[in-house]
Amino acid sequence: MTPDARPAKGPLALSPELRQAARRIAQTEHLLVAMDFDGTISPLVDRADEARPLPRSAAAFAGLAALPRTTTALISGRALASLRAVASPPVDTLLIGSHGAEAWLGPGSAELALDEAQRRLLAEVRAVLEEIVEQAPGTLLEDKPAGVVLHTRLATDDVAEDAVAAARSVLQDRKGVFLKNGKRVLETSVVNASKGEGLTFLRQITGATAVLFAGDDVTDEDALGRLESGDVGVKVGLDFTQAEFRVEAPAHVAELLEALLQERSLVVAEEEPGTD
Ligand SMILES: O=P(O)(O)OC[C@H]1O[C@H](O[C@H]2O[C@H](CO)[C@@H](O)[C@H](O)[C@H]2O)[C@H](O)[C@@H](O)[C@@H]1O
Repeated sequence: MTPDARPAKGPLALSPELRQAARRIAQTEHLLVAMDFDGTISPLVDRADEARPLPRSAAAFAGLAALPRTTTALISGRALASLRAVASPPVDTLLIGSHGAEAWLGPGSAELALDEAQRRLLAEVRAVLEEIVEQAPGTLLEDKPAGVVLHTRLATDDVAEDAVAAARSVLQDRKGVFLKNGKRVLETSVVNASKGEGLTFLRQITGATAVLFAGDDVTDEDALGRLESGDVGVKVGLDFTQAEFRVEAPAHVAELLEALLQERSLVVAEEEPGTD
């Protein structure tokens, strides 16, 4: 078990302020519950394909997805295929993948298509990273439709730092290549996108009247920065954030989703007598 996967220490209770915010947002006309995946719904683990949602989070998220006037979404850095494989999202959950470069909004959604120049550039980026990984024990690559991730979680700190520095020095000024820092990863992409754009897009297409977003990583700040008055933003972990609320670990996210499910169920049951 990695340190990030350990159960949170101390009581799991949400702060009274966050509980109150969940109660308030549950009253909104159309609620969008948008969640980051790794480090938020799922604890961080050493191997990306072994990440899974906490069962309590998955159950509460599925409960929310089944409610009227409530849309669930995942906004992830993962490729859509990888996100589906590890998250097994409820069937109607909207998906933003590759940090906003990919979107699944239902059957028939357009797939991300790169042009010839982007495909060539992506191959070049991969070749650069392959060479680095060969020299850096414990590092590995993850492919996405528009990018490649350099993972360093299984490398020593020195090796990880050198590998990321080497990749940055070659790629950071390369036109058309976009880099993002993540937790023990350097993300590369040939498409410029962000979770902020993803969140704004989801708000528009769902007509949501309020949004709850939670995320743990620096890339989630793009989404947190797009929240508006009446929305609820939650940072998972102790790093710097612009979010109004903070919880310590994914186990607290489960508790938040359960609280929201309870409140929202009461609201929709009152207004729509047929709903449990
Ligand atoms: O936006 P997210 O859903 O949080 O995805 C961000 C990246 O998550 C994955 O990497 C992170 O989680 C791995 C599994 O827990 C961990 O091993 C790695 O160190 C983390 O950075 C995923 O592999 C990336 O593609 C995502 O962009």
